[in-house]
Amino acid sequence: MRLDVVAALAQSVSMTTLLPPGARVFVAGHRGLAGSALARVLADEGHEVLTRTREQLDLRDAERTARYLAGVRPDAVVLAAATVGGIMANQRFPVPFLEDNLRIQLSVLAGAHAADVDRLLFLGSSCIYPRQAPQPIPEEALLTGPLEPTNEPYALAKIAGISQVRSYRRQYGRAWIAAMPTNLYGPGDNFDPETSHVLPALIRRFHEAAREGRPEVVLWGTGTPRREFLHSEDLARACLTLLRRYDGELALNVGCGEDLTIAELARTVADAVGFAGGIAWDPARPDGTPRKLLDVTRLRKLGFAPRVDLARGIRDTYRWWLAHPGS
Ligand SMILES: NC(=O)C1=CN([C@@H]2O[C@H](COP(=O)(O)OP(=O)(O)OC[C@H]3O[C@@H](n4cnc5c(N)ncnc54)[C@H](OP(=O)(O)O)[C@@H]3O)[C@@H](O)[C@H]2O)C=CC1
Ligand SMILES: C[C@H]1O[C@H](OP(=O)(O)OP(=O)(O)OC[C@H]2O[C@@H](n3cnc4c(=O)[nH]c(N)nc43)[C@H](O)[C@@H]2O)[C@@H](O)[C@@H](O)C1=O
Repeated sequence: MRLDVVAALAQSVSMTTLLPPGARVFVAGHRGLAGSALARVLADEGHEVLTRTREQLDLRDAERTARYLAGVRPDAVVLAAATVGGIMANQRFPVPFLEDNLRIQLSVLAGAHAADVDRLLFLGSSCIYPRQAPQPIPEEALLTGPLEPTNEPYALAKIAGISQVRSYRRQYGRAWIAAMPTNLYGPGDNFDPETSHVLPALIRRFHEAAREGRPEVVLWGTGTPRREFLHSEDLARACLTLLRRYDGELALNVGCGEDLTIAELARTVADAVGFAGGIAWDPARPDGTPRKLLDVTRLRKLGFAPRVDLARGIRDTYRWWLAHPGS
């Protein structure tokens, strides 16, 4: 048999083994930005998606979570539930960012193991790399230096989650994996001006300024930090690629491979929402990490390429927010 045919067959066998067609997948956090996109993509691919709202099941409750998982016995679990927020939310509420996330991870991972779930994807975050990591950041940079102080509690919780995934792999041979997404955005994001991430915050600030005819918008920090943004739909497709094709210890980076300054992002968002006024900066607000561009070589080798460019993604997110003004 030809070598390329053998390779293609080997790949399709491993895809089928890691996430069989029609596999039943519990998506924890299915109403969130990442979880809602993941639930859509998995359902479109013919998977049965199992969900619980926070009201039905508080994932910090280990006993109830274990009981739920033992009852439904999913083939796979995607953990996209977490206490999440932008730079100010992380600074103001370090306790839930640390404790909620530790508790959710403990409940879901221990519960999944007890229910004999052999495939699991845990979502880390690019902010858990050292503040001064080399750019673009390779996966090997994890735990090689001090963290960014604005999100250290959240980062430590996420690092614990990655270690937990690795530990279950080593001790029990579980095919569990972790991903390290860059800054995400898209329909379903949080647009609260104080707790959100920068992209939805800017959509809202510029939209309101344009509507009220204000000549200037004041943004946080200096505008010089660089960030990489990935649309939630691309994140979901990347996660599906990992679930089908990846089974290793390294938490793999998930990004688009390009970044820009916050000042450049601001101008792009202002144009998309029709704000033509000035932009000023408030250096009393934190800048956070100077740069966090992920090295996505490994993800690309698995066959993933993003589809949504930033300008289109911003327009799409803006349209969604206009249709959901309470978000
Ligand atoms: N947003 C980003 O820029 C990035 C996110 N990530 C990671 O991706 C994952 C998803 O983030 P994202 O989609 O942005 O977050 P969201 O805040 O949009 O969604 C989080 C989800 O988790 C659920 N949840 C939170 N706490 C509990 C709880 N105690 N019990 C049950 N459900 C709970 C929420 O439920 P409810 O809907 O009821 O509130 C919500 O559905 C997280 O692990 C995050 O760390 C990683 C990198 C960047
Ligand atoms: C995903 C990631 O998200 C967080 O890290 P971050 O990337 O620093 O987050 P951010 O999106 O909030 O800000 C990005 C940049 O943008 C600037 N900025 C300007 N004006 C606004 C503004 O109006 N709102 C916000 N939020 N930021 C603003 C802001 O000063 C900063 O320089 C972590 O908490 C971390 O835990 C994490 O996981």
